[in-house]
Amino acid sequence: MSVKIKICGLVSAEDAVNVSESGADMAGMVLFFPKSKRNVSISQAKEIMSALSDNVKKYAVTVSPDADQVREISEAGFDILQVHGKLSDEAYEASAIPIVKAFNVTDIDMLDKYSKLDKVCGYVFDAAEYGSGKCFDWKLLDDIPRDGKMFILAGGLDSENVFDAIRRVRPDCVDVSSGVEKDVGIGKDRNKILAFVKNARMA
Ligand SMILES: O=C(O)c1ccccc1NCC(=O)[C@H](O)[C@H](O)COP(=O)(O)O
Repeated sequence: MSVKIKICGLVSAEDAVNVSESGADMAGMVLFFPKSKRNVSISQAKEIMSALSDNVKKYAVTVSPDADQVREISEAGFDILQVHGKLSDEAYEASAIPIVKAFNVTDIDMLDKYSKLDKVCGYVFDAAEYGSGKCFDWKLLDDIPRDGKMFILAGGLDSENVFDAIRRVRPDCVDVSSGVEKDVGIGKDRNKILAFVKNARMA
């Protein structure tokens, strides 16, 4: 089966149209994390989602969300909750949608804990700093068991390295933000998205 493609950090309806037209499979929006230049409000996220094709899965990207935030996300029309940092028991219980747990290098050894949770449908393996555009050592993923949950590779991917990344790591999905951006937080570049999707599909 061909690798899925996720474009993360959308900030506008224009980004959504470019992602939909590229044939990418998933799109992510950063929520409840004002430190990020890509952070959007729930109402902005709803506008962005309404400009996405129905067949693009919509991810709410969060850092240690609380239960109220998770409820708001579940009710806003997202398909998947992506959690970096801590996933509290309350947040887990509050989620009405499947969860993808993100790991930022130093916490990869916690994977075992999440593999047992029914609502956790996959993992994102990302660099140490959220959305930094930096790669990490893919050797760290060599011993991660494939347990049937979605295995998503992120962190510093772009059109130049995505082909090698897929051949080397064999993920179910590749995830990119900085590598297809005009500049941090100001939106995605249509041509960079198209080049990324083309090179990922060739792998
Ligand atoms: O992008 C952010 O600012 C961000 C903020 C809070 C949590 C996660 C965030 N980004 C995660 C991602 O967008 C992805 O995992 C991503 O595709 C990897 O980012 P990049 O290295 O920039 O491609």
